[in-house]
Amino acid sequence: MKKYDVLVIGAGMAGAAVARKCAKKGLKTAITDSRPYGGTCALRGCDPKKVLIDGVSLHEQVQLHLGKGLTGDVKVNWQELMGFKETFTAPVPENMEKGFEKAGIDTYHAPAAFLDESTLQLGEETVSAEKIVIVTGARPRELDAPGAEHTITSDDFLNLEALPEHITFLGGGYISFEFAHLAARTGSRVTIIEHGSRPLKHFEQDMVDELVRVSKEAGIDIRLNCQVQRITQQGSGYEVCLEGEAGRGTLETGLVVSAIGRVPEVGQLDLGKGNVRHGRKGIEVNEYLQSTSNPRVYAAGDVADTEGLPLTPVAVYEGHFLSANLIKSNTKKVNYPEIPTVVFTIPSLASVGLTERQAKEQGLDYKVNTHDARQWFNGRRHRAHAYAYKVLVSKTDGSILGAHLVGPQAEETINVFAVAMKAGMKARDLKSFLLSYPTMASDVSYMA
Ligand SMILES: Cc1cc2nc3c(=O)[nH]c(=O)nc-3n(C[C@H](O)[C@H](O)[C@H](O)COP(=O)(O)OP(=O)(O)OC[C@H]3O[C@@H](n4cnc5c(N)ncnc54)[C@H](O)[C@@H]3O)c2cc1C
Ligand SMILES: NC(=O)c1ccc[n+]([C@@H]2O[C@H](COP(=O)([O-])OP(=O)(O)OC[C@H]3O[C@@H](n4cnc5c(N)ncnc54)[C@H](O)[C@@H]3O)[C@@H](O)[C@H]2O)c1
Repeated sequence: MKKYDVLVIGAGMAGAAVARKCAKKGLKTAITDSRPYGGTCALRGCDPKKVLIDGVSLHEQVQLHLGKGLTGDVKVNWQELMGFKETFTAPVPENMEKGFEKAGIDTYHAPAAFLDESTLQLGEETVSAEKIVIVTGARPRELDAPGAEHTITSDDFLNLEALPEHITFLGGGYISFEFAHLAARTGSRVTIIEHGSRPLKHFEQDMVDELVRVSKEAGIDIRLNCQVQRITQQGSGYEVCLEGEAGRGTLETGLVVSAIGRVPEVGQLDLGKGNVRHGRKGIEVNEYLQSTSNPRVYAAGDVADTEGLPLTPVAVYEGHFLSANLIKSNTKKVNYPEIPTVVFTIPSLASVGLTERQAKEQGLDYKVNTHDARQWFNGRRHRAHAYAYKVLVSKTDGSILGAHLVGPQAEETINVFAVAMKAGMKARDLKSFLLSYPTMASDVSYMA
């Protein structure tokens, strides 16, 4: 039986960060994954999604500038766009594996399952390790309704060879909004079904209202307070039975994509045998990202029950803390700066820090700077259908409590706020930056 100092389970963003760091420190390290190396972000999430969104976004920009200096007929070719996307995803597994081998990391391609607190089955092989790192990510939550087997997941959507005439997305969260914008701009009719009263409920709702308005203008039908009763196959498509505020109804659709959230991926691990405690939100860890029940085990990223949002930069960030604690036995308590997050719609919705609701709940004394900026120079030159912001500033000490944007390149501008907040700057400091002009970021000084 092979023995390692560290066995990393999951070759995604968090796993790669941990394995490389441990090997660099001279620890005998192995990594395993049940799927091709690369994880969700590089193969089935952020990266392929962004390549597709960038393509249709450019198309949208051209459409908005027709008669304003641009002319001609530009179309989105889904097959070609998917081919371009593949040029990013296809090389990832091999490149990653080569990188691990170069770093002296042993590589396995098998699901890991605990046999006892320090021994694991990796397919045909049994290995033991001093420290075991669980970074197995998350998987789509399963729909609990008859006909759920007819739905596809975000993984499947990102591999579609063609888009049908009508697509239904279940869930009014990140994935549905991003994919709905992609599909609507590619020519499909789109419906989003959300069972709650608000979509994207963790975002600043005034900004979400703006996004909902432009989504509807793009032809996206958004149904709130709406429950899926049943899905049945009808020829080459599906019939979705719904119950909503207007009573019962049916929807004929070519495809149903279920994006109703993601749950920690612990299914194959046999955590009981490893004495690894876990709950609904994932593996229970202490402030050092160490299992609360088996001290050999550490966890990070989407599978770990931490304060960090299930996002790529957070998985990598936690991976660095985890490695430090594993190498120097629990010296770095994980703490999080404000975490920026973006919904990559067209235009994007971006947020960092507290929403107004959270500021109120915390009893903070704050002022709100908010404006519809479509008529600003940057809004006009982008021919923006939405460009708005809401910034919360503490009345007590002038600090920036939260910043929320919707509009062109909001995904870039939000990083200026994130850096300023991490650096502890006051709102007035943003006004004293010298920022290159004319850029979207230069508007920050008017927002603070
Ligand atoms: C469609 C989509 C779009 C997204 N877009 C963004 C975005 O734009 N920005 C952003 O910040 N985040 C985005 N995310 C979230 C982001 O992808 C995740 O937060 C991130 O990938 C988590 O990294 P991780 O290392 O924890 O897990 P993962 O990257 O999921 O890696 C886990 C790995 O563990 C493997 N594994 C699971 N179980 C086992 C087992 N028993 N044995 C062996 N291997 C196992 C899996 O195969 C996988 O490769 C998106 C997610 C999705 C689904
Ligand atoms: N741009 C990004 O950073 C990005 C993009 C995609 C995914 N992600 C990550 O992946 C996670 C999962 O994304 P997601 O979009 O699947 O989840 P989500 O948590 O963003 O949204 C899920 C939505 O589905 C609704 N819902 C739940 N059950 C339902 C049901 N039965 N019928 C109808 N609606 C239902 C919820 O109320 C919620 O609004 C995100 O939380 C995020 O962490 C991030």
